[in-house]
Amino acid sequence: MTSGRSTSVHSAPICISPKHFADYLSPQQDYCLFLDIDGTLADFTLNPKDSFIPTTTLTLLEKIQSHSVNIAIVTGRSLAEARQMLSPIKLPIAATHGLEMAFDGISASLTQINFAELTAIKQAIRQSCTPYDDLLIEDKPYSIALHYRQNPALADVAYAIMSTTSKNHPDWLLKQGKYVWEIAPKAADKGVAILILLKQMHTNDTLCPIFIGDDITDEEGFIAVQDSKRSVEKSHLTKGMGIKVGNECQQLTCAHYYVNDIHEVTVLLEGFLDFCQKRSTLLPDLANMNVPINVPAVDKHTRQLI
Ligand SMILES: O=P(O)(O)OC[C@H]1O[C@H](O[C@H]2O[C@H](CO)[C@@H](O)[C@H](O)[C@H]2O)[C@H](O)[C@@H](O)[C@@H]1O
Repeated sequence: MTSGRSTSVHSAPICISPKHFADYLSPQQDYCLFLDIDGTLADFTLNPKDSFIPTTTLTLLEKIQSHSVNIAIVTGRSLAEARQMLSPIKLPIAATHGLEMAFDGISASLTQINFAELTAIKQAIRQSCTPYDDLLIEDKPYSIALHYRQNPALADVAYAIMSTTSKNHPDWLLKQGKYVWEIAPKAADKGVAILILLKQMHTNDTLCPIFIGDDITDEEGFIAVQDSKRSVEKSHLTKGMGIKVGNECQQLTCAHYYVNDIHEVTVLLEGFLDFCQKRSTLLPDLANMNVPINVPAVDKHTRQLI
């Protein structure tokens, strides 16, 4: 794990049939969604500047929001890029892996950034990349990423450049992503960002967080939502659901669930909207029934739904 935090890897996650996502949910339970962007809401492109979130997906998120479901974005993108990709809809965002936070009209940073050091890191990387036209530098306000998707044969070169540079800067961390290495301040942690956002949206102690993401940096988020013992200023959370996109390395994720690809994320979100719509019509009846709150129970050993 890139954060250095110890993360217990569970046995294989359970495959969610996205069309039947409602089967994993309970009408008596309040949910909130945390969503990653690249590889989750937006398909991959060679150049990060060409990526976009389909309008249909943005519309879907708006419809889910209209059912009073809190949605927040937790992304490695910079805040400016995340906002641009989400436009015209406005959502709370934890950008640059949680370093840049924006919610309720407030913008905040998880940590003090040493910009002089960041400039030195950027200069060193630019210099080392001069011989390699196929390496793409993504210059972000709080970090720097080096992409090798255009030429995967340069994976080792990219790693060598980034690891050598990061070793000279102990307060900065080397983060691995899909065809990318990034150097960011150590405080960058999607799990911490999710817990902060959750605290902002918390209306009661039983809100069940669902986090969907596809990359190594999303593991911190899966741990944050799934660990009911983690607390934000003594407010204990209902155990949530971590959903990994992609099943290429099932054994290497902490997420309890997975869907196969971005298309299945859309189907799952459609299923979630359907669940919200049905629940809206059911709620008056449920309120009178005093039904116990239910979250999907999973056998610790077999990882099957109980
Ligand atoms: O946390 P995320 O929202 O998943 O962002 C992670 C990184 O996503 C972007 O890079 C990835 O997508 C690019 C565009 O499809 C692709 O070219 C690259 O190979 C992927 O790693 C973004 O450029 C990074 O800044 C994010 O950290």
